[in-house]
Amino acid sequence: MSRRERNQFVKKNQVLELKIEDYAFGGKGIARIHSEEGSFVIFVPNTLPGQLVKAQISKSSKKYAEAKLIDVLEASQDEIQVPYQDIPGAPYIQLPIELQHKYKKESTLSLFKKIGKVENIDALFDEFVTSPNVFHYRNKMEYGFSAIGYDRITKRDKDEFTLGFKRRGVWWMGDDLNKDSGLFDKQMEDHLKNIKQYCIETGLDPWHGPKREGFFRYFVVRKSFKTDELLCNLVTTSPELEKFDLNKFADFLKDIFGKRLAGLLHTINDETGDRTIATSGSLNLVYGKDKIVEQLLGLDFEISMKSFFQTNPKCAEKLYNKVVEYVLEDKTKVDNTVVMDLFCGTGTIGQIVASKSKNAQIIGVDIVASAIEDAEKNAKRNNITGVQFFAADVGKFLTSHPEYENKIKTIILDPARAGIAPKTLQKIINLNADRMVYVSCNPATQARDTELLGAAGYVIKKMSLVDQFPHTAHIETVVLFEKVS
Ligand SMILES: C[S@@+](CC[C@H](N)C(=O)[O-])C[C@H]1O[C@@H](n2cnc3c(N)ncnc32)[C@H](O)[C@@H]1O
Repeated sequence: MSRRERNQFVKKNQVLELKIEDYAFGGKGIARIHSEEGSFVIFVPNTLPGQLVKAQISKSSKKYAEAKLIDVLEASQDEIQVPYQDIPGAPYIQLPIELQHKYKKESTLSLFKKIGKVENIDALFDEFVTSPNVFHYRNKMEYGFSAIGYDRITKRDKDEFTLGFKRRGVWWMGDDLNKDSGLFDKQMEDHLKNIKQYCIETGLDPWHGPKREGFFRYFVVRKSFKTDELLCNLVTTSPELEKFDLNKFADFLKDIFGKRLAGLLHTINDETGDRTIATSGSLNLVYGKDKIVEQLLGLDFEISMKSFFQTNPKCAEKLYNKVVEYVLEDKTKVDNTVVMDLFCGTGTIGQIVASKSKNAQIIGVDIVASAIEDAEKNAKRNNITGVQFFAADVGKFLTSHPEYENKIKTIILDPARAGIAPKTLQKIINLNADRMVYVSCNPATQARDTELLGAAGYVIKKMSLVDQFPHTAHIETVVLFEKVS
């Protein structure tokens, strides 16, 4: 780093005690070092206003620094006791939900002002949609096995068979989940320690990250809120598979969960990379069925282990209601027209719009072929006509279908976290639609796109926030853009 870029306050790797004063978008606590020349900002992810923390500087520039949380030395006065095990996936579970909503709203709107250059965003704000279930809202969890655990007394790693989550920021260290985390299914999580014990007694090893070896890798569970069933997937490597009796493991799970166990799948995953996806590899059905059915807004959706599905289905209903409310606000721009549902996943939004409009033709596009197959099956299952799905990259699809330019009045967009590639966004703008309903799970990329859309004449008419993931920093936005010039 050049001298000019340095600051006089902190150095990289320095460990210091910081009082968290504020909250920035994405779950970063803000600490400040005050001096006569003003205050210097240090962002500390996963911390709360009011906490005193020990943190290590990970990045330091002239204007601000970032630090990694080492320990919380003093709790914030806002924190409350909850009967759940603390996990990295729920860093704000001790903060009352109303305060979580306040921080999420303020930090997201400020992002639209700073990055999206929308000064009057407060006036355009429509609704903060809350999750119907504040706890136990998730329908999927991926638990990892690890041969390295964490000793809470010495605060160091130790050789140990663990089943739970990775420790925050340490890819090779596991931490047991010994009871309900408050996010997923209580019965499953209260029994995870028994599932771990069963696996220990087989004498087979859990995955050792640094050595890249071991038998047990992941235990993935999907839940249906409609049927209350659980679909499990045990992921292992192959070399010692003959020593593990999969049917006996299925019997063990049946004894615990009874009729709730819809099925057990087994995945062989011999990839040795650090970042393997829990469900990659070859999948076989051991017991029961390989799919569960979930219901959203009265429509049934069949979900397999690998397909994308909204993680908080009860809240997804409220999200979809908001999207459909914005789409149908002006029915003249939907009925008897072609509506595009870009980045459509399993086609849920398009199907709901089709079922609530007159003679609208819905075109859904998603890059994942299996999601499109599910979309087609689900449309059939729900007797929905007027929908057409394409497995393609949105940018390529629009290049090969110029006939839609100037023919579309409403576009629905729901891209993945990375947002929309600028070239693809330009092709979407070229369609020259009257309006776009843009759903985003990453308002930072959406705020960036807002500036580009603004340059093309699209202004925000209204925006809502949906708290799909309580106790995390995530927030979903639904924004209605209209073309003014
Ligand atoms: C947030 S999900 C959409 C969810 C969907 N609207 C639903 O409610 O089920 C984002 C989707 O974008 C898709 N995707 C990512 N990049 C893409 C691309 N370049 N072209 C088309 N689809 C893409 C992903 O496969 C994923 O299904």
